[in-house]
Amino acid sequence: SWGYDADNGPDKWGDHFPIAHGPRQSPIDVVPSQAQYDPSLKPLSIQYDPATAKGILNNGHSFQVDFVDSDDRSVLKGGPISGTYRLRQFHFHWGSSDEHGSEHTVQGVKYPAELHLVHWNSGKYPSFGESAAQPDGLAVVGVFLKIGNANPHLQKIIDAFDAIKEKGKQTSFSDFNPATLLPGSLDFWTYDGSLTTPPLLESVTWIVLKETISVSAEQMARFRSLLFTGDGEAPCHMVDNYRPPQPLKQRKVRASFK
Ligand SMILES: O=C(Nc1cc(S(=O)(=O)[N+](=O)[O-])cc([N+](=O)[O-])c1O)Nc1c(F)c(F)c(F)c(F)c1F
Ligand SMILES: [Zn+2]
Repeated sequence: SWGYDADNGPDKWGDHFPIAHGPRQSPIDVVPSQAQYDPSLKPLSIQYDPATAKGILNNGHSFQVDFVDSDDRSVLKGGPISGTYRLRQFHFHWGSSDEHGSEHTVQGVKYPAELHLVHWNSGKYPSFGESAAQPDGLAVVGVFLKIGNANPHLQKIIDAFDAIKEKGKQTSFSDFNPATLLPGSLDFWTYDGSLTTPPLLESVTWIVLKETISVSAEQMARFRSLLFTGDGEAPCHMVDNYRPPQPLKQRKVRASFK
């Protein structure tokens, strides 16, 4: 199945998922000078309840922290979206070195990692699966990680890695507020896009934050200690699990700030 190797990676995804060549694929290279400031964009409203954190899973492509999404305790509102979107999970994409690893780039600048907080339109659709098939079904907040001081909020996640080293392993993960992973400013760029992993569904309103959060080089090394592979397989380190930027085509990127 799909992955990030030469034989099953992003250049091959179109074989099984033809939407890979579609009109609104993600990620993209954000060119700040080409982004239009839109004064009608509302401030982002992000309210997460730490009690909704459920578990952490190595899914073979990344690791994800899953949330209880059967009620509106952890929601995203405002910005470019209408109504209420519920937090489903967050995960990261990262590189084999600190020089690359993010999915979105900013005028060609690559970051060592990128956090994705995945939300679905619970105001309009009955389930995540339903939402994921709709053009306004999902909203993903992207946050760039930059090498600097160790991030104490990331450390709680990193401390769980020993329990999820191999594909398919999961463990409970509770009392965690993902808002602690957000930068001080919620200024953002936004555009209509897609999932960046198969099924590459074109159902995502992307909200990419301009400000980065810090991660230390040692913390990044811990991300790279995870494995793509499962128990009993020849171990392969989980690195370079990012899709490169895709053509912008007929899209405009809007900015929430001047
Ligand atoms: O739940 C999903 N989470 C998810 C998204 C991305 S993403 O990079 O595509 N993204 O949007 O941030 C990356 C990873 N990851 O672990 O790397 C993920 O685990 N994906 C997903 C799915 F698997 C489906 F089968 C589906 F029908 C659907 F609608 C989905 F949205
Ligand atoms: Zn992602």
